[in-house]
Amino acid sequence: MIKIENLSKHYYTEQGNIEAINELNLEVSDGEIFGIIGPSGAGKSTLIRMLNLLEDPTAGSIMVNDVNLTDLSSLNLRQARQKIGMIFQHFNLLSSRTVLKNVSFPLEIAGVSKKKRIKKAKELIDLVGLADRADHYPAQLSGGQKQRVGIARALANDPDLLLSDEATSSLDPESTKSILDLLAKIREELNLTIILITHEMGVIKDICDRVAVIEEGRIIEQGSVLDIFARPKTALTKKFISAVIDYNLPPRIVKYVKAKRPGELVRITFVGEKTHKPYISDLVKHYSVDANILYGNIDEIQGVPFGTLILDLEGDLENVEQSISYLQSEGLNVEVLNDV
Ligand SMILES: Nc1ncnc2c1ncn2[C@@H]1O[C@H](COP(=O)(O)OP(=O)(O)OP(=O)(O)O)[C@@H](O)[C@H]1O
Repeated sequence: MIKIENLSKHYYTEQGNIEAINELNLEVSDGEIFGIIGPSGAGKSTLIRMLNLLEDPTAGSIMVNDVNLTDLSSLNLRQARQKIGMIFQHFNLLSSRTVLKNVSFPLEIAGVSKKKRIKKAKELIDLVGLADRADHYPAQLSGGQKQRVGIARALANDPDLLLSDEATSSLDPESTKSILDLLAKIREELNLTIILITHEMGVIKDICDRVAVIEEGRIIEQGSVLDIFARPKTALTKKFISAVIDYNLPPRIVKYVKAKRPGELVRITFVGEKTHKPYISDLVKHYSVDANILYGNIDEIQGVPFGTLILDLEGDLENVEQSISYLQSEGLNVEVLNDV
């Protein structure tokens, strides 16, 4: 378990005091993949770098498995760090070393014998699917392959926690997907906890269990990925989600909506088993309301169906209002599109 309490980082510069992280609190459970998303300058890198004390906090504590990292002597901190792996946007591989030697490098530093470290490095190279590239140099690898090496290297000391600093930001979509699949696989196989920072909601959607949205050094919203997608509260979260799930109505629908009386057009967000219930036929049968589907999409988050529908509800205003209440009472997120 990782418990961050009242964590702050202030940079004192000639231009003034920059409050990069402000009294931030966060808990991450063992085996979780936890995403932290925020815009540029929100404090993501500062936060993740503090989690292994690459950056010293100005105040607050970081407990990893009941050990407060900020209290450790430098020797104990070095040992604690071995149990925290990290992968980077630009891979940070040693260009003069082969894949095998890059992966075995942390073991060399930890004083592991040559035989043992070669055995371990080979196992990890196998795990990340690069068995046929062990003798290649980084320059001979694609971006996705370099990140696989970065992941294997980060796992060399059998960490409990893996930190990922924008690990897929410089990869194409296909390599991004294969790296995210690999992270999900190693979480399962090694029961790792993964904390990742990203500015891409697609990454959060694809592999995270929970997410925190960070702005100006503070968490403005957090929860399970499904909840955050289904019920985003802040404008920033909605903006991130709209990059993945298109909430923006096509112009022809905006025009149509504007011409309608308010209250007759609704956006419904469905999650999970709710997608299987016949709500629309219920409206027609029990509320004498015609429901015309104008727009919609259905996706999947963590294997759970998730979707939005925009309905044009036609009928007496009273019936329309009752049908909206019915949908809400069924736990659906219903938004009346008065203002598009
Ligand atoms: N070493 C430093 N000295 C002074 N200010 C810094 C330093 N590092 C970061 N900052 C400032 O702290 C704030 C947070 O920066 P940080 O790099 O953590 O944000 P970020 O969310 O990771 O941004 P990006 O997505 O652009 O990398 C910014 O205002 C940044 O300018």
